[in-house]
Amino acid sequence: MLYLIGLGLSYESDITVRGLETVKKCKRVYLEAYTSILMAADQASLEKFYGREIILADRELVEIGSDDILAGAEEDDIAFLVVGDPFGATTHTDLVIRARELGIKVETIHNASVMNAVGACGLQLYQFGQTISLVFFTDSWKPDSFYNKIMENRKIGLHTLILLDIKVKEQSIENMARGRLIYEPPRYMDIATAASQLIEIEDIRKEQAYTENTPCVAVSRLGSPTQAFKAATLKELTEYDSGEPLHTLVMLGRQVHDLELEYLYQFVQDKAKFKAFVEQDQEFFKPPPYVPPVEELDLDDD
Ligand SMILES: C[S@@+](CC[C@H](N)C(=O)[O-])C[C@H]1O[C@@H](n2cnc3c(N)ncnc32)[C@H](O)[C@@H]1O
Repeated sequence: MLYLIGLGLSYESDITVRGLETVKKCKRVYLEAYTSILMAADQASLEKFYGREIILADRELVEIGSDDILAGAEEDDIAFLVVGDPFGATTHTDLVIRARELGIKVETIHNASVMNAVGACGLQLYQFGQTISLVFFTDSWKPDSFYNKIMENRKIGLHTLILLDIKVKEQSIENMARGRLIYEPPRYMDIATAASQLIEIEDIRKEQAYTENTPCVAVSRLGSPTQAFKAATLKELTEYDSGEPLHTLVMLGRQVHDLELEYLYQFVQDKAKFKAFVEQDQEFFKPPPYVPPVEELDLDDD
């Protein structure tokens, strides 16, 4: 059996009781180590807590070497641990499909994900549209397909959850060209970089999917002892020091409920100024006033 086990967001003890019992009985335990990190734990503390050795699974192993992970799983129990929820954002469906092809049973043990815990910023999950991912730009590569999705969300008034790039085990172009297996230190996108990149793309596209005054909420280290929120405009966030990773950003949609706004005030510097920015932003994509259909006149005399 292959067990996909969610670890939750921060501490080694965030694993569920059923998840822990399962890890303890598995023959091999893999930890997916390239799409997220447990902020208050590391490999050594997890191994101590589980009483089991952990094999780190990088992108290469999961995407190309999945048969190694699944070896023997017809008879033995194998655990594949994922920070957050195994189906939150990164879905690992390839691994599940491959397991099914090999006749291996799969069971998932869920946990909290950034996709639901982000509700802690006060914005209602029901009011979120499509989630997007923002990757690190280079001088020659600035992918902007996220822009259309933000536009679609904002046209119908919905908030956008923006997940930020993580680069682990990346090679520099020079090392890659020379075939040297030397990896760059891990990089985690911070809030200021994300805000600057979003403004850069708006400056290029100029379709006003959002502006530099659009209100956003920066969410840092959610679920960890140093969790932090900051509500401000995109432009203000280009100057924000968000500290240690992980970070995510939420761009507000037009449909900001009074209770959502009230909740956000605890994360702003100046309530009145923030409210004014929200009201100004609500003018974008404002639907025209409703006009009821005109009743057809009955021109028949009898
Ligand atoms: C690809 S998603 C993986 C989501 C994970 N499987 C889950 O269910 O939470 C990783 C991205 O989500 C965001 N993220 C994940 N956990 C976070 C946290 N605790 N605090 C802030 N952002 C987080 C970051 O932008 C990070 O780069």
